[in-house]
Amino acid sequence: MIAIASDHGGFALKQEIIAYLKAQNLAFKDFGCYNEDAVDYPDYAKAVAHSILDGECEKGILICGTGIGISIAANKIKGIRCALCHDVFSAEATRLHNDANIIAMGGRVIGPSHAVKVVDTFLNTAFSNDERHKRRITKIED
Ligand SMILES: O=C(CO)[C@H](O)[C@H](O)COP(=O)(O)O
Repeated sequence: MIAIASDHGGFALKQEIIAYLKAQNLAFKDFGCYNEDAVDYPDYAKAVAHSILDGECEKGILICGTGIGISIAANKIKGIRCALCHDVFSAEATRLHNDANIIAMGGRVIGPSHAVKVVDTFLNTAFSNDERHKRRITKIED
């Protein structure tokens, strides 16, 4: 199960990503928001982070206007490695190197067709399981 959420600044892009998830027959849970009324992005970061920590979802997608605030908020929660990515290289690298469990993007930064490619790469790249990367992730956790 993939967790997805946005604030109002990311709502339109979230709808595009949801259309991609449906087209791929990927199971997802939308934690809101559900329209473009102004909301506070930390609330959505928290909901998606806890769905992962609780085991309900395996990976998450968070979208605000820039992707910055919502990634900062998610990374405050122990066990979350949220990567702000607006390019395919970073999305692949953060899975291989950081085992990121959430990707963040900015709906005011990236267009939908490119965003879908970034998300697709994030979802379809496995962690390398390399010892050097595991050692560094352990240091993050510590
Ligand atoms: O990008 C964001 C956080 O990093 C938010 O989406 C942005 O700050 C919302 O701004 P506003 O309330 O002016 O629409």
